[in-house]
Amino acid sequence: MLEATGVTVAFGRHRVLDGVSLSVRPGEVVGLAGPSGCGKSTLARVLALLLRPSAGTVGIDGRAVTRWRHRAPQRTSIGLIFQQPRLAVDPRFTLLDVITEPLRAARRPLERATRLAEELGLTPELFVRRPHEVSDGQLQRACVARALALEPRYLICDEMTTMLDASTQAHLVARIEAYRERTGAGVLAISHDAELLDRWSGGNVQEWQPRPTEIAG
Ligand SMILES: Nc1ncnc2c1ncn2[C@@H]1O[C@H](COP(=O)(O)OP(=O)(O)OP(=O)(O)O)[C@@H](O)[C@H]1O
Repeated sequence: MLEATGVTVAFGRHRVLDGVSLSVRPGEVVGLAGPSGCGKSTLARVLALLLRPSAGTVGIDGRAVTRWRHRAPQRTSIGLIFQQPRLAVDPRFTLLDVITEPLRAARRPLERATRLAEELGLTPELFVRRPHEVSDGQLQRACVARALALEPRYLICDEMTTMLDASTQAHLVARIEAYRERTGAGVLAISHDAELLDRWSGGNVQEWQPRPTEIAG
């Protein structure tokens, strides 16, 4: 299980998350909805071990996380797909470089990347293009392939399809569902699209309310 318990995050005097708990079991899809600014992406970053909370704990399959960011040995257990792929990739990389990045970092064979790219609907002529030479949908397909490259136990999809057309959205969700069914991975799907979340998670949706808290003093 991927589990946040009592997580608190503050930026300066603005407490964005205040003792939040959320869990995702293996094989489960959990939807997370809520208005802009209520802290969904902040929780996504905590659960992906990119941001250390000021209080609370994160556990992955029963092991408490004690190290964060690049020092976290458990970080390859979590795949994170961001809302804006252009902010999530190195602009100098080709699409194939984007997909192979985690494999290279983990010193794993790179062959898998080509198959993943094809499964995500990328044709070979796109492999050598750079982000400014492809559409948002094509770039997001590469980012989904990158997130799946190390076969994470949990996937966090943070507004993954917000800026994409309906058919690209349906294709990406179907690929992630196929991955979940094959591997038993757990999925946290964050979106403003209540209908999408409801369909994807079978009604397993948490609806957050904004709770902005200024820290006194
Ligand atoms: N690094 C940061 N420094 C300062 N404030 C931040 C930082 N990251 C996020 N915030 C603030 O934290 C709050 C929550 O942001 P977050 O991105 O988690 O919200 P969200 O619910 O994902 O919103 P959206 O649905 O618009 O993506 C916002 O007020 C945001 O401005």
